[in-house]
Amino acid sequence: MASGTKGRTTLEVGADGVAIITIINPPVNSLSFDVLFSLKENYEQALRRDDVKAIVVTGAKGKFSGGFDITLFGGIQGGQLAEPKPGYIAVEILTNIVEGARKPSVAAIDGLALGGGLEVAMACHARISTPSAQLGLPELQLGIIPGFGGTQRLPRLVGLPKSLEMMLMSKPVKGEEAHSLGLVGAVVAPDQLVSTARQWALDILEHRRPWVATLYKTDKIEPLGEAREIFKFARAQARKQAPNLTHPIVCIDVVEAGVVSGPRAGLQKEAEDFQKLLRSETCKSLLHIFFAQRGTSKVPGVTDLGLAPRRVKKVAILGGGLMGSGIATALILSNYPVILKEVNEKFLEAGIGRVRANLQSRVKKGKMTQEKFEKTISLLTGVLDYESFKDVDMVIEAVIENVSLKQQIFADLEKYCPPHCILASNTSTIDLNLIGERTYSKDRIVGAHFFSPAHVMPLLEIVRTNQTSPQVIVDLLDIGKKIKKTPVVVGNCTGFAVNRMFFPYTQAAFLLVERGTDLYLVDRAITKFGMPMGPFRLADLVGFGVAIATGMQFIENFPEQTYKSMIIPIMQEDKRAGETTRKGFYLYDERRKASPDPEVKKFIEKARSMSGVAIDPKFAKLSEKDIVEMIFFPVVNEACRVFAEGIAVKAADLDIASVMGMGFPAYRGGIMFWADSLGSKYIYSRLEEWSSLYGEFFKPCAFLAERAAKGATLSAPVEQAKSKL
Ligand SMILES: C[C@H](O)CC(=O)SCCNC(=O)CCNC(=O)[C@H](O)C(C)(C)COP(=O)(O)OP(=O)(O)OC[C@H]1O[C@@H](n2cnc3c(N)ncnc32)[C@H](O)[C@@H]1OP(=O)(O)O
Repeated sequence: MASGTKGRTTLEVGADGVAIITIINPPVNSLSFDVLFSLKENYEQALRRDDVKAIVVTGAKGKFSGGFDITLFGGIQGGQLAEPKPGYIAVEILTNIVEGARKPSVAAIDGLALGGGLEVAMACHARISTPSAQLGLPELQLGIIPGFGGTQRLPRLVGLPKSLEMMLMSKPVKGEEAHSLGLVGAVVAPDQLVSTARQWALDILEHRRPWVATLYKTDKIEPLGEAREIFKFARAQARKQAPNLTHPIVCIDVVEAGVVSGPRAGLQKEAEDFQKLLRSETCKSLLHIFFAQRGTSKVPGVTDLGLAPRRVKKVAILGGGLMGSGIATALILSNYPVILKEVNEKFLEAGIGRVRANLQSRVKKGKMTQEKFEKTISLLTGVLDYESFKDVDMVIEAVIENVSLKQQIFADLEKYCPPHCILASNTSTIDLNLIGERTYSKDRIVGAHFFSPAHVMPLLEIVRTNQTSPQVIVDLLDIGKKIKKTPVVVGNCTGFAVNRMFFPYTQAAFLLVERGTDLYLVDRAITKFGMPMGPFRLADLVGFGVAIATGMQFIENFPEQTYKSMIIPIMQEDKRAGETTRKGFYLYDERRKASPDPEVKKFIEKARSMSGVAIDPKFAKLSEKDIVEMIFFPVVNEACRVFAEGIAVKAADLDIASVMGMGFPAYRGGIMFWADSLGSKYIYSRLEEWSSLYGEFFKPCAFLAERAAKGATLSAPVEQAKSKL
């Protein structure tokens, strides 16, 4: 059995009689079993030693602890790693030894105190933090609940509503807020942290400060009747926000058990439920997403070359439309000076207005001060020519999807920008080789595909051609991280990774309704599956103009994979363009609330007759499961093509692209992970059956056929699978 060997704690006793126990396990001082056992041993030693009067627990290098070592969960789930009996750490170590000690201990928190890290700190008799420290219990983002007593101690320190919010939203608080909540006793500068904690521990010993065993605190817990109302409300909210997830409800149940039956009973239930949740599919999927997200910035042949990102001091953006203004907002929010170029005064004014509005909305929501607003907007300069492009380090073109216009722009950019300048396009579908056809410096051309609204959506698709230099990719990865996006590096083709997966999603929906499935039923089934909205509601949101323009690109480039439906063009003829015209597949009131429109039926009938298909009674009676599979298996099929073509380097990158670019539910692990949970054979056989009944659109690709024949997973690396085959 693997031991989870990693990390340790150290013990150092000062002349003042305070023992400092330091957690050491880079990079985030996570709590491996070795760290936890070493913590126990050092505690026991400190309690035994006569020269130790009190204890301070802290973390090395400015980080208290990022929580239990997540890399060990896989081993526990797979049975390769032995784990202590339930409650051993929460009860025997943290409650009986740390909290129950005859010597007081204080946690000195800088940097991170997350998950198990905060749980260790809460077992101490007091906590001191720095202002920038982050304290939280984010376990629910991994599909589990806190397992080291956090469900019992956090409510007793900050009250039920706040503790439930912090756990259910996986939302940490910073030092000052932690102080006002009562989670920490004082906030001090980092250089005073340990000395203050030492003194605090001695003060507790000498009764100058209270000696608090948090588990038995009751003053912050609401009376039972009120508590029950809080739990009821929290359950209703959790069910509304994530109807497919059970672990938020389990978390509330466990907190309630402690309030109703006492904290020891609460600890017992926490331990049992933690074990169960750790083995759930939701936890496995969310863990996969955690690591996949961190893996996207590791690109073989690019990030392993030892290249350091160059400093980008100034960025120019071409086009101040929805995308350009969103990108400009994202950049100035991260302190990049930006030049926004438009073709005339009117458009320029409108573009700058959009950026201002994006920032103003933050001010309105209390997320930005007026002072910060002024400072941020001052980083934006509007221009009408290329004069000021001579010293920019990166240009992002964000004009309309018109090939010849983009070709002209890139040829111009080469003339006006310095030779080191990165030439990026925000195209969502057009092949970059086409865009750069009239340029010489093709190594500088790269795709920077943002998703709308660009200052909000978390994904950045970085598109490389065969000629894009690794340096340019490293630079863009760095910028992506600085503007808080998750970058995914993909190869060049029409639609790249995200839009190639989106295309069959919409197409399958058209096929279904033309054959008789109710369109609102399709949207309902897909939202129940966990997508933020169904394909028809999405088409309304994106707008029919964009849908037709991108659709044309696909039809031209992948004719054999296309289901040719006329629904959208027919509806557009009727002056429907989606949500902007308040009429699309839905009707929209002035508050943008969507309601079904019975008139849409007639457009579907017309499209049906143009496609030459008849209503099939089977389609009118499809179960929700069938709808989900008929919509998503073509997406899986396309993801397989994208993977097999090398457009995505790793299947996990497609998982992230689907979660962050399409809204695929993270708790299903992303498109490829989800597909593997169903099995390549099953998906292949269903697609094969539908393709014989309903046409080429469903035809499984060679990659899928091959993997299904061998019973291989879809996510296995292409080379590895090849060698297996
Ligand atoms: C029983 C208990 O209740 C159960 C638990 O404690 S479960 C764990 C609860 N803790 C968490 O959920 C925190 C998870 N981590 C994070 O949110 C973020 O990593 C962070 C805020 C700590 C740091 O973020 P950031 O500075 O952006 O760095 P990030 O790239 O995410 O992480 C740095 C490295 O630390 C690793 N890491 C982060 N947290 C870790 C953890 N808890 N265990 C093991 N490794 C961890 C990351 O995988 C990454 O490794 P890599 O360099 O090999 O890719």
